[in-house]
Amino acid sequence: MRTFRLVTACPDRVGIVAKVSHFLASHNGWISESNHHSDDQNGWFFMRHEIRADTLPFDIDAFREAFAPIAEEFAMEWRVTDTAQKKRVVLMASRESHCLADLLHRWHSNELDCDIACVVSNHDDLRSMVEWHGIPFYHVPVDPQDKLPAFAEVSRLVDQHQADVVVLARYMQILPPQLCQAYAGKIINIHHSFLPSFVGAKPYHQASLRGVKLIGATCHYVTEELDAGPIIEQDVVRVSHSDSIDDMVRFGRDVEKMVLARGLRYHLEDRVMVHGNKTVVFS
Ligand SMILES: Nc1nc2c(c(=O)[nH]1)N[C@@H](CN(C=O)c1ccc(C(=O)N[C@@H](CCC(=O)O)C(=O)O)cc1)CN2
Repeated sequence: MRTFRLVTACPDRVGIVAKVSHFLASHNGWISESNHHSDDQNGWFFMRHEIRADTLPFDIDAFREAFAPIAEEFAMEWRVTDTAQKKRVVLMASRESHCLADLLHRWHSNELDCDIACVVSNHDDLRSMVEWHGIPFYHVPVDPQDKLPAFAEVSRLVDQHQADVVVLARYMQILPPQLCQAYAGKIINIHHSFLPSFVGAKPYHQASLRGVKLIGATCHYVTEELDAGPIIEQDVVRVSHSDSIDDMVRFGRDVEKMVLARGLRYHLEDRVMVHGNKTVVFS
């Protein structure tokens, strides 16, 4: 069913729900899903509505024009999307294949409602798997002594393919500040630890040294500060003293795939609202 998704965030006050509901009802809008959250810590109110597009008398541009006065009245941060317009995704990977393979399979089996525009990698190892899916693969090696040319190429490819979202599927290079700023809120990463524990490289080695009884994965938006962006989704799996680092890596792969797929789905379905360095996720 084609729907418009209206996502809003604004300083909390009485009358927000009434005003938006009246706006939708006055245009015969059939609400198929509605979520609200009043955050008493920061005094903001978050809403997400899905409205059946076939019940509204206008297209998405006219919807935006009609809703704009309400958004201004309540000083809303807002967006409207149309499920008929699939989001364009650029995937990035290095040598680890499990997260990339998982996302490609979920897309191939129509579980993920998006268009995968291309895959970019700093290694050539995964080319055949990607091209088997009929998806363009770009090998963009990164020179540790001079990374900027590589990331200029990455930025060119992201723009050329008109990406709505970039997914780091175990892409093991730190993105430069320029890239993080240019695509703020549009780059998703899977970190292989239960953040904020074990930031950076080799988190399973860090976890083993610490003797943890849980390991996990975190899907988060990428910011200039490493593995510190707003968290979208997390999960954990139990480990014990008898598990080696290789065991942890094996257990971790399963939870990484699950968490990244869930996090990307939430983003694709406009279920994530970022406020400060936190998110509201209407899952
Ligand atoms: N600007 C950001 N870039 C990246 C983030 C982020 O949050 N902000 N997340 C990482 C993912 N990551 C862990 O999940 C990670 C990847 C790579 C490294 C790292 O130290 N890489 C070295 C190179 C290692 C190599 O060549 O094998 C480096 O970039 O110098 C740490 C954490 C993705 N990028």
